[in-house]
Amino acid sequence: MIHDQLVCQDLHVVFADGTAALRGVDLALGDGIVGLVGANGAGKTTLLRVMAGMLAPSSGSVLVGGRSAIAHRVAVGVGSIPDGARLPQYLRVDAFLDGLRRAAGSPAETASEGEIRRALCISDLGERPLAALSLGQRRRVELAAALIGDPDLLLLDEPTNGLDPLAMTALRSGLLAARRPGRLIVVSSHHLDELQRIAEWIVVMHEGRVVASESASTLLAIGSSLEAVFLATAGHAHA
Ligand SMILES: Nc1ncnc2c1ncn2[C@@H]1O[C@H](COP(=O)(O)OP(=O)(O)OP(=O)(O)O)[C@@H](O)[C@H]1O
Repeated sequence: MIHDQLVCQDLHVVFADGTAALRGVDLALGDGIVGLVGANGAGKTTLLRVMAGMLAPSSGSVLVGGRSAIAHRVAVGVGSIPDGARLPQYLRVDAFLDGLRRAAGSPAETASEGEIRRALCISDLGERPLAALSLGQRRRVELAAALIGDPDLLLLDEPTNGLDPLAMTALRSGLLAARRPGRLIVVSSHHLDELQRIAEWIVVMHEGRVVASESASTLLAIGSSLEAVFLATAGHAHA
């Protein structure tokens, strides 16, 4: 991993009520799949929102491919779309994805989008209205949607929450199919076994700070599982 795709420098976020959600995050990530883990309230969602340019930090900076995150076109995927509330519920899946493609200036489905759609097992859903999708179906359609336009950065906030094992397997296949040189996929999750299967790099947060940022193989050489590493680094406060 070459550490220059996404760089966070001394990020602080203090909310209006005084909550310090990020307390000096320094992080440099390259391409590949990065797992973002940490206890409830550690700051994962806040960090993803800042990385996406959705939330301005109180201080510090985020550079994506050397440019400010605010200016960069980023795909904010899956869990970042709150309960699908902003999706046009009456649209059928194919019409929704076609519309996004047209908006991105590439009306035809690319070979890689087709491969990802097949990996996600959503090919049969094209005629269904978005409102009729189950949670697991919706998450997979949202991932396909987030990848339209071929973004170099994909940020996924707890995409596997609430998914059954079949939907989780399909989502995993989609993420693995989406991996390509030059693309960074950051996935926050409490499903540590699942992350262990796909992530080559792990970032552990604790109380608004990054307490570990290592290759999965390095971390797993220290602990027997990602859960053991998590408990040793981020979990001690709860022991
Ligand atoms: N809009 C807000 N106003 C005030 N405090 C906030 C706001 N959003 C988040 N926080 C606080 O910031 C801290 C970090 O929250 P965040 O949602 O980033 O954590 P998280 O690691 O994603 O947690 P979880 O695993 O539970 O989703 C928490 O203390 C949370 O209560």
